Amino acid sequence: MKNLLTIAGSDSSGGAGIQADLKTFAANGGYGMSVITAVTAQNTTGVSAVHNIPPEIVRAQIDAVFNDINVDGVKIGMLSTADIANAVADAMEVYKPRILIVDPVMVSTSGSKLLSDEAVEVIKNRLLPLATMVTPNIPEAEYMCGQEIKNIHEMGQAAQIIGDMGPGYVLIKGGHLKENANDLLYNGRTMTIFEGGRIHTQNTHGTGCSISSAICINMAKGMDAVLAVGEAKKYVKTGIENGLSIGKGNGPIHHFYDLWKTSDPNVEIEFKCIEKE
Ligand SMILES: Nc1ncnc2c1ncn2[C@@H]1O[C@H](COP(=O)(O)OP(=O)(O)OP(=O)(O)O)[C@@H](O)[C@H]1O
Ligand SMILES: Cc1ncc(CO)c(N)n1
Repeated sequence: MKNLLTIAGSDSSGGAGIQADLKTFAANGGYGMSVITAVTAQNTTGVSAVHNIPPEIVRAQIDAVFNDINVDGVKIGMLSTADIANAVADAMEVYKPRILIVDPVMVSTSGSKLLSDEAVEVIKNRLLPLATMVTPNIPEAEYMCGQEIKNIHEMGQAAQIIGDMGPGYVLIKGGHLKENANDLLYNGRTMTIFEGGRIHTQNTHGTGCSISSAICINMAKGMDAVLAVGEAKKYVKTGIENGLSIGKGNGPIHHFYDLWKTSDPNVEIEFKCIEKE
């Protein structure tokens, strides 16, 4: 079993952030560990408060894990402030994980800002050069490269600009496109497009967190980047298709559909209890 670490924010409603990452690791057969950078008071309609964890406590959590346990892959999500981002970068420079997936989380599905502008600079200057892969969505990629993205051609241009910042791979996620959900992977030389039909649902809370965690465990298992992204996209697609209509806003994806094989709460599962003397 692979040991995976997520360094990210907590989502009280359980659909995104640390909670999505741990569910994704578990659903894909991994052992999940977590370093919490911020606690968000959040539900399916938005983020109402954020409490940032002191950078030295973020660093202490990372040290506690790495000093004891072999870490096969790290996924980084919400970093909130430049101080937290610097603390994480300091630690990554020391521990140099073999697989490091950086999801430059800036805004929640519901539209709340989760990262300061100064923290974006730390991600660009310090974390991207260490990253195996960076996984921006379209608004994040636009912010990072300073260009508007309206189609697959402009996704490719943005991937090249972000690729020059130093990561091994850039995956630009197309969940914010209108007509499809195509993602684009760039490795510094070639582009691979993952075609995905758009599923019409509002239950997409946590798609971005989940795909980056699925890529992390897939690459830790030894898959190459193209296979890891393809399998992760299938996993998230199943989760969206069977998304959970809980709450009044964007419900979460179903992280365990393939394990439980039903999202219908009316399906009763029979248990037989055998009592032994
Ligand atoms: N409605 C949809 N139908 C099909 N695939 C989708 C849909 N929405 C998102 N995806 C897929 O989910 C993955 C995550 O993409 P997305 O652009 O939504 O990330 P994100 O904006 O970072 O997510 P989050 O909402 O968690 O912040 C991508 O593979 C994307 O193509
Ligand atoms: C804590 C957290 N991380 C990431 C996201 C991105 O969806 C979110 N909504 N909340």
